Amino acid sequence: MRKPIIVGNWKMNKTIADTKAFVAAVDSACNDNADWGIATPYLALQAAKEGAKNLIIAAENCHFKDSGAYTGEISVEMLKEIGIEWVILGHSERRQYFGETDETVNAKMLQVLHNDMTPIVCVGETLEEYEAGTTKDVVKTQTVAAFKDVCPNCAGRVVIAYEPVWAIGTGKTATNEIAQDVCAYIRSVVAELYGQEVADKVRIQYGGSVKPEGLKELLEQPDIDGALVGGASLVEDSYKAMIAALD
Ligand SMILES: O=C[C@H](O)COP(=O)(O)O
Repeated sequence: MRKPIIVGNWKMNKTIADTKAFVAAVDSACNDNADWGIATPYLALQAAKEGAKNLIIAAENCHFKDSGAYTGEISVEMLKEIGIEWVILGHSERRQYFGETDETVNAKMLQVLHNDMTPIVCVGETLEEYEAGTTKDVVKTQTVAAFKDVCPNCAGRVVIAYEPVWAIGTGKTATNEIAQDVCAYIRSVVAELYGQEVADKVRIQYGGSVKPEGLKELLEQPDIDGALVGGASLVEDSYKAMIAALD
């Protein structure tokens, strides 16, 4: 039985002060029916971590090298120093705007896993790819590339987020049937790589315009184990409504 995992991805939103206020308001409302988390900009991570007893606090990215001449980057050692153990990798916005590739996502996966941290690795097709009917080819390519050289022991603790790019921040959600179909397919790809036992351990989230009112039904889909939530995770009441939806 996989425990649901709901993570808010704040993207480039909220100051340190906003973060402290949000964590103070939301952390104690978390229940045991899911793992609840937020991914914040780097600057707010320490404040979030200090205020959180229940919320998982995740970074939105990291670098794949230990240290060195990489201006503007953050290493996993820096994240671990402030107690951060979760990192989102390969979000479509990083792929689209910052040159993230399947190869860099894989390098980051290996770096995060080798440092005993947990990656939430994002895969998903663009609108063009969706309309061309190539969704499954795209998510397979991205998933296989992300897991290259990942050992079976590590693979089981990876969280995968399926986020169709056309559903991110657009108000368009994939239907639960489409999301389930693609998430089941992603699990079958993991099973091809590592066997069914590992595939059954991997938690797969859906992301793309998730709202509190649709969350319960989304999680009733057999291969959807959580959600990566953008806009609806930014507002305290909306985040609490997601928690209440799983009460
Ligand atoms: O990482 C989260 C996703 O990009 C979804 O964002 P959204 O819920 O605002 O569509």
